[in-house]
Amino acid sequence: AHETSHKSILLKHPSGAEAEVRLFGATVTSWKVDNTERLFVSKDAILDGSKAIRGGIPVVFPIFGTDEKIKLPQHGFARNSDWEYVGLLTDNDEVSVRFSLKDNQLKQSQRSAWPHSFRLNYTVALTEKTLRTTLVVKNEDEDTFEFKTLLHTYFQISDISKVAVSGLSNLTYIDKVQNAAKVVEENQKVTIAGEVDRVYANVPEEVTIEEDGQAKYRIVKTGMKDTVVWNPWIDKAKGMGDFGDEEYHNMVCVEVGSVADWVKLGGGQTWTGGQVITAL
Ligand SMILES: O=P(O)(O)OC[C@H]1O[C@H](O)[C@H](O)[C@@H](O)[C@@H]1O
Repeated sequence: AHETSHKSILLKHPSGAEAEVRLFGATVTSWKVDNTERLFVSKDAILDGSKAIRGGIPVVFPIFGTDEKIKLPQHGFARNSDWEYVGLLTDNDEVSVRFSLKDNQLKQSQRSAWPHSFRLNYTVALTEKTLRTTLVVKNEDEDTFEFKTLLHTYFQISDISKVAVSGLSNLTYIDKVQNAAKVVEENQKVTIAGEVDRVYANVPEEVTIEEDGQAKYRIVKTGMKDTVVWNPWIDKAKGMGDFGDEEYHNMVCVEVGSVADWVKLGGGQTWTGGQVITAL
């Protein structure tokens, strides 16, 4: 299985925009607009399929974090599974690639931890300035199952002290740095001057990441209820073997997902969620 983890698909758009997606975890590991890399991948990221890639856009499914009842590694199995390449598509101005992950592709330990029949279809689509990542979850069981899912996007920035995230004001967030306290966001713009790890619930569809007062990325989510803002800062950065001690200066994670509550999906039903990110 490891040999496929090195396989990647390079999407090229006529405008020159590019995206690279690895079969391992269906992880987008590069997104270039105007010849500039817009995603952060750690220089120490492990790319041999032995653990989830530290950067790009890992797909988090069927759990977010860990769960005392569901014995899966943190953030579930999707980001460290070998997905199947389904095909490439050019439709109007979009160049896209599709991957799938089915329950019978999982390791036995994963299937027994989350014993449901399912199929995931994941599309990565490129236009000149946008990257769209859409996940479709199909419940192929008779019975309802529930899951949490999130697109763990690492945005490339040049200086975390100049970053502001707008579109989150007046929302309630769970602050993982304050023992999961519920806090109302009173700032128009969220800035980062220390470890930040927050799950904002019921977030409007559009959030913007600014740097030095300039809007750099726009994130428009569909079907996803929540948005996580994460920066590990100094101590957590030192504690991650696959993340450089100083790299927290150059990334911010703004992660669209449905993670505050479980998504319930009836037998035979499908669920769709995703994001369109724009390089501004
Ligand atoms: O190290 P990982 O399993 O990739 O998790 C990295 C981070 O993911 C999310 O952002 C969570 O909110 C954080 O609590 C976690 O530290």
